[in-house]
Amino acid sequence: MVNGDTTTVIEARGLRRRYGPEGPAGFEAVRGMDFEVRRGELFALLGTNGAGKTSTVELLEGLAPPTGGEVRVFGHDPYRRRDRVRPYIGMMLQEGGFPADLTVTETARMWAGCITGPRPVPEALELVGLEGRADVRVKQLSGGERRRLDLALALMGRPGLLFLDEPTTGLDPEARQRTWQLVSELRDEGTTVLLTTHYLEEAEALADRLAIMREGRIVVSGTTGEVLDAQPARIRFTLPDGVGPERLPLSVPAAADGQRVEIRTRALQQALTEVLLWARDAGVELVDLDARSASLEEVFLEVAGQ
Ligand SMILES: Nc1ncnc2c1ncn2[C@@H]1O[C@H](COP(=O)(O)OP(=O)(O)OP(=O)(O)O)[C@@H](O)[C@H]1O
Repeated sequence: MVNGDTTTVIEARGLRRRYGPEGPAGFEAVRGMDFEVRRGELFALLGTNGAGKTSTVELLEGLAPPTGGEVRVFGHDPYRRRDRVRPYIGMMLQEGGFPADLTVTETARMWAGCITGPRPVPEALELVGLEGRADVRVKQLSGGERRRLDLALALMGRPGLLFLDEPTTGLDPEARQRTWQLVSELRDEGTTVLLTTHYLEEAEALADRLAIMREGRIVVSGTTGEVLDAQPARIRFTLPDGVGPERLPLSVPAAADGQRVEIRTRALQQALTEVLLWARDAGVELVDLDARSASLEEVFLEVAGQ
């Protein structure tokens, strides 16, 4: 473990979490996770339902002890040394669970009362666009507004490390964009963020680094660029009638379904150049030409559901 290393905010080594007893009566949701999150970066944890994201995040937040391995947050065990870690983290859980009869302002004030040096309540509500709903009871908020209140409370203590567990679930597209903007700004100001999400475009838009989990383990990780580069790019087009796929240059291995051709390549620029030069020299017009790098969604489908 790197202790006192100020550039590493979260460090997990061989992290495990079992629910219930050893053996078939229990279930190991986290099965040896190794990763670190550096100061000021946004790290996204992705995975299908039940992959173990929330189980992992709860260990990082100090809500439960690991059954194996170690985790350090700001150099401390977040479960045993909660006192050293809690003041510096903000948590947005999947279910906030606040008293439904209090108003938004009352809830925020109650929360602020538990924090040293909190943001002023109006400032926290304005950050998430809830200033117009300050006197509304929590039970009258929409699902998306409740998520935004959860976020306002997580930000109340100006945390150096922010845990966002599916922060935009239930938000309409405008509120989602606004949340992305806010999260980007917080990161730009130096806040370290650990995000779990089901929205791959959210991870693509926000994450500096990401990890995809499957059955309690990390199966792919790296910067968004590294993860995308590991997957082949794709070129697609349709050949005109009378021009068979066998006439394509042999240097680009292509799969054809009738006149429709698909080329998968790790050297997109080179393959595309060859195809275009061939088409020009042969006087062939490629219909519906489409060339693109792999998307995070393709990588996810490839590795998460195996
Ligand atoms: N308290 C518990 N007791 C037993 N099993 C549990 C408990 N909590 C979670 N699990 C199991 O652990 C596995 C991982 O759950 P977890 O909630 O961490 O997944 P997740 O990746 O966050 O999923 P989602 O995307 O649906 O939120 C699931 O199979 C779940 O059923």
